[in-house]
Amino acid sequence: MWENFLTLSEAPGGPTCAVIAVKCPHIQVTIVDLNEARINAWNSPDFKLPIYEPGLEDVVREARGRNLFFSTNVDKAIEEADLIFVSVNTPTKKSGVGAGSAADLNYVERATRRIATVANSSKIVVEKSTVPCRTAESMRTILEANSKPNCRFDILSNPEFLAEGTAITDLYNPDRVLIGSLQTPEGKAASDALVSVYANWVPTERILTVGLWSSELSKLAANAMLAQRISSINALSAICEATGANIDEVAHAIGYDSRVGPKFLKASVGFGGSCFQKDILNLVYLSESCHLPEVAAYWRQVVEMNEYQKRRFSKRVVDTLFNTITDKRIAVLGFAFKADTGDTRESAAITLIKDFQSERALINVYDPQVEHSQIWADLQEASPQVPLDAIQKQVTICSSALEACKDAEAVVIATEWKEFQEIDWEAVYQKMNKPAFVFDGRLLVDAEKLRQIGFKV
Ligand SMILES: NC(=O)c1ccc[n+]([C@@H]2O[C@H](COP(=O)([O-])OP(=O)(O)OC[C@H]3O[C@@H](n4cnc5c(N)ncnc54)[C@H](O)[C@@H]3O)[C@@H](O)[C@H]2O)c1
Ligand SMILES: O=c1ccn([C@@H]2O[C@H](COP(=O)(O)OP(=O)(O)O[C@H]3O[C@H](CO)[C@@H](O)[C@H](O)[C@H]3O)[C@@H](O)[C@H]2O)c(=O)[nH]1
Repeated sequence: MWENFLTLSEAPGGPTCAVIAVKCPHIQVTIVDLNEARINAWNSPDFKLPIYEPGLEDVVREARGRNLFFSTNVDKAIEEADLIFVSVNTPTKKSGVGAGSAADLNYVERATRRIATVANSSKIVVEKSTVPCRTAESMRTILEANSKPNCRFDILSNPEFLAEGTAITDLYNPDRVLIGSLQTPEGKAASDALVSVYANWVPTERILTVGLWSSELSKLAANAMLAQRISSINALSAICEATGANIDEVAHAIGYDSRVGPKFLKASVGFGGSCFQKDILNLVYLSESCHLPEVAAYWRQVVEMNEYQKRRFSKRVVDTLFNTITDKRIAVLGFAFKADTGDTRESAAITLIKDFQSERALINVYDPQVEHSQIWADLQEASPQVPLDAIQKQVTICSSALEACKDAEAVVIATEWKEFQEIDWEAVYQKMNKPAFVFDGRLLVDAEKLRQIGFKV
């Protein structure tokens, strides 16, 4: 059995492989990244880790220095490893063929070439990154064309299904682990070997083994189906607002059907995060490449509905505040794309604040986890033509929800942080201009209770 694992990069490689280290003390796990600052953070004596994830610190505290190591020495780790997880980023391409929808596989290819160049012994290479269908074939071609004699590579697909904010509980107790391999004796043997690692803590009936292409496509499909539920419920929320029906009641009624189920039916200001939009667009591009324009249009609509929902929300704020928010102060509570993470990628808050900026409003923003520098970087990226000092004249970052609400005309809840449920709303009401409005983009607070205080919700 192997002794050495290596994971190239961070999320999801970091949390996943840290959990493997905890659950498999007989395996040495090394997490490498080209980014020195991130590796230094993983190694920091006070456990100031590069990502905020509940429970992650305990996992790292248990295994770091025992059988879990973090390093920037990629080549040494490749040489020593028996199995390598490639967990590098696969963002949407910004230019060239497929710009705006295809996945940028440059990082995967570079990592693969490095493995081929450096490896002096046979290895199992595992695609952990989310990739288009048949990427494993390209990886094999690159590895075989560049490897040394006597080195053989078996390639597996093992997509990650953890969600940010619940990564550690998801990893400890996954709905399923999916492993794809070539259906050859060698491919199946490599798959069995990875199964035996997860079997240290995952019940074997939850470890699914399938063909490589099914595994790759299942990851894109799972995210597309999850995001589709959110866009469906958000589309229904527009009908609710037009008719007086209540979207929470509708979702509750639909979700009671055991064929539908209650999860992932929370209407919101729109889904964010680094995965949903990217992976659906990836599926759209794949459909177009397969000459399936109707299929591509179907999935694209999930993303378009999400954009519509964000625009609809901003417009509702402006319309309700008597058709103008110029020089009015808006408190935006939450900047992360969801609760329990400091991640802001594709966060709905960025779009809302940009919309409010273009209406010349003054914006106070508060988030309990997101670094101030990250907020400025995101707002600058969203409005590259506006100088940062002009953005900073319109936007103020506050250190508490109460401070953000002072002298505001409206509160916008953009992230479902639990602490926003527990705010002293009486005190908020006293500090705000009247009439005081609340726009709950996450259906988080008790609207009736707020109305009794005097808010217009
Ligand atoms: N973030 C999640 O919760 C999550 C969940 C499931 C799947 N995924 C998938 O995992 C992949 C990575 O996730 P992410 O976007 O969160 O990543 P990320 O951008 O946070 O991290 C990627 C890291 O890879 C490093 N890297 C790039 N090339 C490298 C190389 N050749 N050698 C070593 N390190 C290298 C970068 O320095 C960076 O730190 C993506 O395909 C994503 O779709 C992510
Ligand atoms: O009913 C819901 C559920 C979620 N959201 C929003 O949807 C986004 C994504 O949430 P979630 O899926 O919980 O977080 P991610 O970390 O993006 O996880 C998704 O993307 C990962 C990366 O591919 C996958 O591994 C996970 O299985 C998949 O859930 C967030 O903005 C949520 O606020 C809603 O608006 N309504």
